[in-house]
Amino acid sequence: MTFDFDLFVIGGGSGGVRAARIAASEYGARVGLAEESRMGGTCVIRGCVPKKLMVFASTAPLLADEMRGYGWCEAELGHFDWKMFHEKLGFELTRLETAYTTGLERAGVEIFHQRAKLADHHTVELADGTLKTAKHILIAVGGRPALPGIPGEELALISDDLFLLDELPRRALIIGGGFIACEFATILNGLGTDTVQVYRGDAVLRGFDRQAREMASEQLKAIGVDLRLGANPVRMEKTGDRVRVFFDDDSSEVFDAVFCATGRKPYTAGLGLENTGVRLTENGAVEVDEWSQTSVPSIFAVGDVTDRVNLTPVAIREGHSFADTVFGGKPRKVNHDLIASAVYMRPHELGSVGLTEEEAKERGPVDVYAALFRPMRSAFPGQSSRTLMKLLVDPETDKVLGCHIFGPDAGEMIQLAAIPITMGATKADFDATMAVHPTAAEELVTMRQPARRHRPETAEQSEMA
Ligand SMILES: Cc1cc2nc3c(=O)[nH]c(=O)nc-3n(C[C@H](O)[C@H](O)[C@H](O)COP(=O)(O)OP(=O)(O)OC[C@H]3O[C@@H](n4cnc5c(N)ncnc54)[C@H](O)[C@@H]3O)c2cc1C
Ligand SMILES: NC(=O)c1ccc[n+]([C@@H]2O[C@H](COP(=O)([O-])OP(=O)(O)OC[C@H]3O[C@@H](n4cnc5c(N)ncnc54)[C@H](O)[C@@H]3O)[C@@H](O)[C@H]2O)c1
Repeated sequence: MTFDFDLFVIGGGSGGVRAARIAASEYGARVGLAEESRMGGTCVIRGCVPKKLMVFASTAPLLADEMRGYGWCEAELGHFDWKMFHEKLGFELTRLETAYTTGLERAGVEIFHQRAKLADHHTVELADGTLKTAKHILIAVGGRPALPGIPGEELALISDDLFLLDELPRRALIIGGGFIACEFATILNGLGTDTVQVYRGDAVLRGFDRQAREMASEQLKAIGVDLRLGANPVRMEKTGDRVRVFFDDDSSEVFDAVFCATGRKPYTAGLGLENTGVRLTENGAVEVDEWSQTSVPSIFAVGDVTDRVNLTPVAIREGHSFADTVFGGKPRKVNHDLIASAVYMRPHELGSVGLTEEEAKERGPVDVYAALFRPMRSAFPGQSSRTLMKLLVDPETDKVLGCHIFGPDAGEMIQLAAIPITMGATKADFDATMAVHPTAAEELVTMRQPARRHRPETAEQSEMA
């Protein structure tokens, strides 16, 4: 049987673009790709990139405060011009979108700027009714924000909307305690919005190391976010051009904008999966094996739609490995263990790789090396923010099982710490590394004694001096 393409990719985001480009440019495959919105997907257009630029912009009040402590006694913030920033952001995203499109075109990928769905195991139907056949189909459609399921939630905004605002809200509510909620609370607060964040748990960033979660919760409060833990919105209603939110303690408050950052779900609705027999998991993700192959052999899936680890570098690696395996004759699986990540809060970020202290305790004996200190940079101007560096070490093998950093530029630091940890480094390897002085990161190679030892078999924990 002859096909129009060797590969048809649905979705021009992180995973889809990488797979299409590698299959076409490195392995000479005939590739088609459909994108219903802007090329580049969530990360480039409404995720990592605009978010990080906004985090940079939102740092100004903290910097001014810090610099006053360094002798710039009159350092004051002027006016933040959202319109100027927003226009510039628009140009930058268009530049990136163009670069993604050009990269694909240069690789020989045929792009269809429209929605696509599956018609059968080898056929894709485009929104204009055209049918395209392909030997292999890659589903790379990503995810969409999930709403909390409360009455009136249609009045709320989602993360995509932050990047489209004509003006910044004077008073905003953010619902959630995950990556997006904490980053958005930091951004809005830093840009001058009176920001309330409600989270149902007792510390933000569930799933991260408990000590770091507590520091993150404290930091949000310290920078001025009105963080309310154990709080749940139950209903919303419109009041003029604002939104009244009712909470489970019978209180209610009015906001100019309410953002739901209550998770994301795989975007499989209307994708025609029923025409193929591609199986879904219980959470509605496309079920794949270790090769990203679905229950239908000609159909593969990568990225957020498979709900494995929903991060850009993971989607890219999955897309690349798929292309190497299927078109390059180089079978490559993706290792989903030990994936580092960072939450871009201010002034301190949270960087994390490997097991948390709680997970390590659960797994077996663990020595906890932890340094909690006021870094030189913030101690001098008299700021109270503290940095945490934590290494979790298996006392039997000396292997470093996890690393957690809460501090300035923790995202940059954890990227580097992730290299030796991925290679299987021991605590002795860290200790053998000469420190770079004076840095905050030098603590990672100078922690001599464990702060705690957990020995689960005896349920004993010893606190060291
Ligand atoms: C606010 C926010 C901030 C984030 N920040 C970070 C971060 O700092 N670091 C990080 O690693 N990750 C971050 N992420 C996560 C990251 O963006 C995703 O993990 C990543 O984009 C997933 O890539 P993907 O290829 O699976 O999907 P996507 O990038 O979502 O791409 C899917 C594409 O498919 C298109 N599409 C969907 N259905 C169809 C269809 N039927 N036909 C045609 N096209 C279709 C969509 O329009 C989209 O362009 C963030 C996410 C959000 C929402
Ligand atoms: N810096 C980064 O790498 C980065 C940044 C943003 C997003 N992301 C990726 O995108 C994913 C999605 O981000 P996210 O913040 O939306 O998801 P998340 O899973 O990190 O957080 C969702 C939050 O919403 C809360 N929640 C869920 N349902 C709720 C309900 N009904 N009512 C009240 N609260 C509810 C959860 O308790 C949690 O705090 C992340 O898991 C991550 O993989 C990564």
